Amino acid sequence: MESTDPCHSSDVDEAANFEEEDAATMKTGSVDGSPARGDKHSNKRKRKKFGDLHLQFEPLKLLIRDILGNMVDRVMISSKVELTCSIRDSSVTASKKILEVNAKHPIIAELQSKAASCKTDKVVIDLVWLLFDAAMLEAGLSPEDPGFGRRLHDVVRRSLGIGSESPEHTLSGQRGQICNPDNSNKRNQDVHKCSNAVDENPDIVPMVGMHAKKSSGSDSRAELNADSNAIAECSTETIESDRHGSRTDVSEPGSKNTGSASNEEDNQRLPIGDPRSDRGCQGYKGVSGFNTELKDQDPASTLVRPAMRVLLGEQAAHLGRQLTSDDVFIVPGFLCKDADFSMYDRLVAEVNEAQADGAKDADWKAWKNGCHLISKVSPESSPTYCEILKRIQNYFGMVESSMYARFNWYVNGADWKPLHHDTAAFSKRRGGIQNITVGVSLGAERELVFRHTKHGTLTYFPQANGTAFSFGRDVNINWKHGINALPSETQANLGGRISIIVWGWTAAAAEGGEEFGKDDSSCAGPEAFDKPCLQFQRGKCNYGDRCKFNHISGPSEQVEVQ
Ligand SMILES: O=C(O)CCC(=O)C(=O)O
Ligand SMILES: [Fe+2]
Repeated sequence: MESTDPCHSSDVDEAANFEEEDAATMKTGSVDGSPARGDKHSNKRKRKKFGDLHLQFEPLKLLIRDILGNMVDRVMISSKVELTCSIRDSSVTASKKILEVNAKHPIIAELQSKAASCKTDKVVIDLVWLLFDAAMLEAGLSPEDPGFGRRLHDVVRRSLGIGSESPEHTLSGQRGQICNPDNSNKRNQDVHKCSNAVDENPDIVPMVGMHAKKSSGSDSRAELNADSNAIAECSTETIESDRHGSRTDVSEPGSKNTGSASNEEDNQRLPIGDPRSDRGCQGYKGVSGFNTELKDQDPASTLVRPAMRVLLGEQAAHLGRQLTSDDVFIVPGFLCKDADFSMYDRLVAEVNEAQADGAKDADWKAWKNGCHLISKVSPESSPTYCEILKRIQNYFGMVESSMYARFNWYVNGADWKPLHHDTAAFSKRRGGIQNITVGVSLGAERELVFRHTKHGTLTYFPQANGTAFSFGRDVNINWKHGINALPSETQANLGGRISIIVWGWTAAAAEGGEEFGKDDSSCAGPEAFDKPCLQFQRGKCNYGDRCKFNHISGPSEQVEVQ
């Protein structure tokens, strides 16, 4: 198994390390004619010396690996590091962490002697973590260990001769605690021989490599081989047997939580002493961990409003809840069942009729460069249009006088709507009177697409016949939206779609209270669109009052917005 485990390939690294060092010195040679440092004999001596060092530090290397788990990809014994240990430069950019340990440093030498005698020593575990975190800091990275502060305090307390702050069992017993009374094996004896060893508690199920696994048999090897974190609690002898033994053949058949080297997830173990496995060792029974690495442990990572929150609404007279400005709210079947196209047909017929009757502004106009058509037909010209607006007003609790509607027609699958912000995003005047965009779809199903303005994430919401959607002010500012274009083979199969879009004001989307953790710097605010109108500055803006840019004089740059 050794050859398949990337953690076990450190020998190659040390050889490579030696060779690197060697090659560099060989090239240099000596100006005074003395033999180059890289000659055959000195190479041999170096190799021998390095081999000895390697053997001597093998137990420490194994211990470090077992304590840090998958926080590091490799541990290397090195003579090149200045401090105790460091994260290899190239390994940071390659996103593989190689920890180089300075074999010549007195702290490492002391740690090495402790590693050989006892591995359950909390001091040793804390020191390994602290040295690793110090190396991370040196490399310009943040400490990975969530217990960093606590460990530092404990070390300071110890050095000042002040007792530990927290009960010993919750500090050092989180991982690999060997306390199963059924296991009257050597491991328990070893643990109790150690100073600072964890207390034995028969009620606590040992957390073995994130598995709360209670061994039923007397075969300690089976449990040992199931996870090497448990092995780190044991003698060097047992570690060796794990290193060279097969790990796959000892998992309990059918058990999800037993370790297996063939299971890739098994490598995602929590390291020894990791406070995230507290629960099992606090005495909770039946607590088992998941084989996933938790990196975002900081509550601040979710104590913010999201870029978008998605909610599903129900058919009712009113939406019956408050919405936030980052919500996209979808109501399937808002107007009709998705297989019932009678409303679509009615609407098309009524608008055609209004056009035939010469109703004002009822004719179709191309939107932008003809992506699709719009009609400025007055809702009064079409009873179905009026009915739809009334339903929207009631359901979303919109203030009637604030409502402004658009009638879009996607004649077939070739039509689409380019990504854009609705005007309220960049018009202070509109933004002040519109806090929601609502849309309803009739006809062929198309997708409402959102693309985040900063990170470009695309999110699609299929709009089946009869569906309604709404989104809040921040969604409009932080995302562009549209109806995505389709590949030609899909276009051919699609018929027409009508969407009626309404902008306006609703108390259901009124802000207040819970705007916690809003990171305004991460997204563009309305001020990002607070640009002067170049047309206005040149003397004439056809949009007049409806212009999305500011009518102020003075030269400035105008951003391209849709
Ligand atoms: O057709 C749709 O559903 C979206 C239309 C839209 O975004 C708009 O008219 O501003
Ligand atoms: Fe829009």
